[in-house]
Amino acid sequence: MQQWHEMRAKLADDTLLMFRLGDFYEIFKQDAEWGAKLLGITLTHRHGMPMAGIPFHAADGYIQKLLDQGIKIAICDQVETPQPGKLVKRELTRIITPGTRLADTQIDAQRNHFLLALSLGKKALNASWLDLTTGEFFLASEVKPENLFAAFESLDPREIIVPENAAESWTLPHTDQRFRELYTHIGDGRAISPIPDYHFDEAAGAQSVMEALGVMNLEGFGIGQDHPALGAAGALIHYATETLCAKPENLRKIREYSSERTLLLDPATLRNLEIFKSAASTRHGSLLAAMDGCVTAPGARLLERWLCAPELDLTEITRRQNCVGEFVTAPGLATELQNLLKGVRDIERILSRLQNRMRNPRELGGVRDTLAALPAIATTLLEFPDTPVAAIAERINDFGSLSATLDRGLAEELPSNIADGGTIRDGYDESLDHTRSLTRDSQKWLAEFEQAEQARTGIKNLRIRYNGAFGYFIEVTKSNIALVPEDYVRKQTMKNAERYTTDVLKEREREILHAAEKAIAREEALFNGLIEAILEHADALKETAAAMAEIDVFIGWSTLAREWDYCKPKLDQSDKLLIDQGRHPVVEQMMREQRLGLAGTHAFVPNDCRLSSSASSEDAPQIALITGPNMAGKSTYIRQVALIVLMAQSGAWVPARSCELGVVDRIFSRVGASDELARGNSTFMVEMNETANILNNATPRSLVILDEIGRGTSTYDGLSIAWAVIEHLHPEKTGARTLFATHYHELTQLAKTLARVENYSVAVKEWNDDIVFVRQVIKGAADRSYGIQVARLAGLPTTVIDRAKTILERLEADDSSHNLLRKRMKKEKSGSDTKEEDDQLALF
Ligand SMILES: Nc1ncnc2c1ncn2[C@@H]1O[C@H](COP(=O)(O)OP(=O)(O)OP(=O)(O)O)[C@@H](O)[C@H]1O
Repeated sequence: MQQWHEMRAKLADDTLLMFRLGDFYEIFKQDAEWGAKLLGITLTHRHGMPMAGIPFHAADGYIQKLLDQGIKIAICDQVETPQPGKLVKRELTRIITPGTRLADTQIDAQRNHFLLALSLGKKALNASWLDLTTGEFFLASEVKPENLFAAFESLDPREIIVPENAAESWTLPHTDQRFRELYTHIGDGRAISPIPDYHFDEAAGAQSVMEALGVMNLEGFGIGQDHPALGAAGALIHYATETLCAKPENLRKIREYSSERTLLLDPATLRNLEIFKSAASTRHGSLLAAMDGCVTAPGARLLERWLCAPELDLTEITRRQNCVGEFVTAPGLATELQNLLKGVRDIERILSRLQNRMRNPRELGGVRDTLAALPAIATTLLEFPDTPVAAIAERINDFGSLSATLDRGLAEELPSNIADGGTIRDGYDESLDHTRSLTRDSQKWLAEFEQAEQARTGIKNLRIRYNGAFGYFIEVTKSNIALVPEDYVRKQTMKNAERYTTDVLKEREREILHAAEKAIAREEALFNGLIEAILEHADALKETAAAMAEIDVFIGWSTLAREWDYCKPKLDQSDKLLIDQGRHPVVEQMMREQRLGLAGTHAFVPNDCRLSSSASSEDAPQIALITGPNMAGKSTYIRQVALIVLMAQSGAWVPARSCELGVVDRIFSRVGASDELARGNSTFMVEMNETANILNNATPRSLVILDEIGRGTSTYDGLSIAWAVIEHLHPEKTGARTLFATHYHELTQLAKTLARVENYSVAVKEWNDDIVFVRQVIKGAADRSYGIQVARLAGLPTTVIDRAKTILERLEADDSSHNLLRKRMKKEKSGSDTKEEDDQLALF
């Protein structure tokens, strides 16, 4: 227990110590009481001390369960082969936290696992984030914290490191309200780990970052030694070192993130547009799922990274589009390549584990299989000469000699643990072959010895057995004890048997154990040699893996483009957004899924969109105001435009016949319901918060989509707010390209006074007293809401529908200013107007 006490004393109270004892991880004392409850396992007592055990081979599942509950776990392992009768050496080998887990069973293959560190400077928010499973490492400092929080939302960090003193104060009222809200939001449901403030020191941080990267300065990465976020980066290195119980070995570069270099998606927009998760919080139904045709985990992760930070750089966007184009025009080769990629393993993550001392022979098998697949991939890529695909092919390196070494060295079937033996192939190393033959001879000798002793003693069920504590012994059942010869020396008494040894057996035991130990030690040395050989090529392997991930994404996108008839959008620096026959990428796919099961459901109806910030392009207003009945398709339409822009700037092709797009700097949205209610904000408050954010931050290069602004309050308040919002979004010369869907038909009057506003509506056909949705966006305002007809379609009782109709008629006859506007619209249709109504209108 002394070993346990020493280790426990080094750990924080919130960390649970799992202590390896033979085939179990044992948990003792206060950890046992706590752990047994969290894991639902039996708590036992030995000499009054609480303890609970987890079988070593099933530990992964339990660790996962603890991590899911936000618990940190310290693993204490046996670091030498147990010898009968000798205390095994044990060491703390790692602390697993939600942000520092590495084992493939504990991480999501398709997603990054970022650990984020935050600190608040005098003028800016400083941040750094690191994915230990891949070695990606970033830092950033921003005066406007909201820009960074927008990025964090997409990064979806698994754990956040903050300075101890800040952890509490950032949630208290004296902290800037906006920052407090953003911090509380990003922390919600995530593990927050406070560490002493001095670990955030900038100068010390610069030093530890340089050490971790193995460089003399950071200039090569374009980062000054005095970058204010180096304190946060240093805190990450410190935390990673503590939890890995060693320096992270897989960090090679650090990059500066700037919100100005990517299309920013604020947290509300990420949620509203269902980019990574659907409204029901599932992957199915999200844009990510609709665009994911990847066959490898690194491809899926790259896709997610590209979608959370769409590009502003036209050269990069064009490169990606052209790569997709190459595969669109060569579908046969694309399928061939895709099949080859299926044989490739997650090299990036395997390398991270190997570099951080998680060495499993099967991972080496993964590298071997991947290297074996590379020549065929490289040869197929030669079919794309002088194209951007060929440039990717150049990043796939040749590992011929490493591949041959691994083939020669590794056995066909590999164990998951080097100590189990059988990792190294026979014939690779003479000395190992020799030791192994000794072990094999010994097994034969033991079988013969057993037979000889059975014959000598006349005990037919005499057995030679082995266990870790007592080594080899002869086991005789109690009923045969009288036949035991004198030279047998008793070793242990069991309930039904006695265990003995003899001088001959003892001598042989020494030889066998020595040979087995020697064989394992030799295998381990050879295994480490193979790992070193792999790690010598770590950078080239990473580059190759990154190139293959790109190919995977591009092939997936090309399949999508062919199957769904997407077009290659034209991007430039203009202020246009012209979409011909656009469709919603997710709804379109969902409709086909449903159609397969539900005969008669219609296909998705495409629609155009024409916008420009200056309204200089023909027929392209800055603000399109969209009216139309409930259920007509307004929300779907405005979302599809935003999604098409996002897809286009990620470099993908888009669901449209054609698309011309002047690059967008930010997409803002205020649509649909929100999940903020649980956080104590009312629907209207959330709506206004999001609207305020848009009005304060939208630039003439932004795209703004607004759905039913003002709906959450009384009609007049809502209408007035919506009216003023449009006026604000319509400044003197240019403004953000805006789609504004509304039920306030009164707003359509704005097109008369604001030059860059145009009315559109989603058409419906009337059929007797029913309506038929045609889902077509046409020019001009809608004149009615058809709310009552839609309510009937939804199954409201006839008595309610009839009563509603009567009330509506009475309201329409009522002479309120609200209805004056309505009347005015009607009159305008018939060409007349009155002064009295104009006076009323001026109120708005
Ligand atoms: N272009 C389209 N083609 C086919 N179906 C569509 C199209 N647009 C929308 N739909 C379908 O119509 C339904 C209603 O669309 P949506 O929610 O966009 O209407 P809305 O006008 O915003 O309604 P409300 O005003 O009541 O919120 C959606 O479930 C969608 O599946």
